Amino acid sequence: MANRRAAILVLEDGRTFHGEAYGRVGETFGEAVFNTGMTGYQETLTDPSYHRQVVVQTAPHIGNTGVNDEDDESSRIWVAGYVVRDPARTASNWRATGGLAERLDAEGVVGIAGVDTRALTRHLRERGAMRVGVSSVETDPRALLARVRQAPAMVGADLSAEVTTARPYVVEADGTHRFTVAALDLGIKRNVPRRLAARGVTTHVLPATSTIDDLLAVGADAVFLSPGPGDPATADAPVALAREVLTRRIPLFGICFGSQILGRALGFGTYKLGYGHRGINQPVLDRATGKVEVTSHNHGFAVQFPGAEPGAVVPDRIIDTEFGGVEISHVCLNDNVVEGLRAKDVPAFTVQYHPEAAAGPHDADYLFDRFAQLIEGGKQHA
Ligand SMILES: NC(=O)CC[C@H](N)C(=O)O
Repeated sequence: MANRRAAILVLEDGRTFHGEAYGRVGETFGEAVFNTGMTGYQETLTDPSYHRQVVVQTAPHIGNTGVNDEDDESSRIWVAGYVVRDPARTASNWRATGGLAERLDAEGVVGIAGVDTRALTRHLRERGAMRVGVSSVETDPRALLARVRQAPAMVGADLSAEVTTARPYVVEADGTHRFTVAALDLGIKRNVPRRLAARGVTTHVLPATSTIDDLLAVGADAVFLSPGPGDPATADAPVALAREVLTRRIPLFGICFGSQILGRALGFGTYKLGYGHRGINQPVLDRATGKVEVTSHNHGFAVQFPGAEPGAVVPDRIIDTEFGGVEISHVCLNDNVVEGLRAKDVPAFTVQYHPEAAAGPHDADYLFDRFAQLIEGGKQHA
């Protein structure tokens, strides 16, 4: 629950909100982004892709189910700051092991409560994601604004080294082992190896600086490119690695940051969306089946397809690349953003959204089956 100490939130354009300190008392900076999920705040907070972002929750009640020992997507909270409207006064859930405010405080996360987060969201939607400062130690918004304007921007941010695992580790397959996957950890979420394990995949999670030889040394049947924070335009080493994987025709699957990396490896560009997609009810069309999936998203950048402006109608045709034909397999029905890529001539596909989604929805879980089928096919041809 919020404590009674005053706090302020100041956006880069000077818009100011007043509230109360929530979590740790202090001051923090980052990129202000909003998440529209009504559930899943623990997964959001512990998702490494939110590193350096101050997350605004549009849902007014946050913290109702407290925190538990099962839902973390990584070993810590990553958000740079947290903005809520009306935090729960007591946590109530059979799995809860503590309260959210206490956990935020324990992990040093500065937050603010009592903010009209829907008004703030509408502002960000009109003006775009921007830098923000939250402080419960500064009372002068102009002084805080000056510091906001000195904080680093998300464009150009290379953050993989800050979130990747220091050492390789293995997540064993459930039951019978079928395949081995080398996962490049650029900010992986725990639920990815878990979804793979359910398909008989043993995942070797490897540091972001791994080389093609490191991937091959674990006996990888396939490669996974993980989600992660930062600007994909900076991810030159993972892009070069993905190109090696494509050249060797090793089956490849990637999610979110991983999709942007495959896009760049194929010769496409990436660009920053106005305010991004963050929530758990985004409609995505799978063009192969014509089905619409309700999906979980967390991305501020997207792949730019050749010859079209961001937001323009996505081409149906197969696009020629250095690695053969590529189709845009998935599109977001809200704004036509590219949500998936599939190579026709090399065994590679990716999605920009999150099929591993915990707290759901699980419509896109089939993509892990597609990956298993792709690996199976690769083994038959080998
Ligand atoms: N979840 C992710 O992988 C995010 C990818 C990238 N940092 C973006 O914001 O678009």
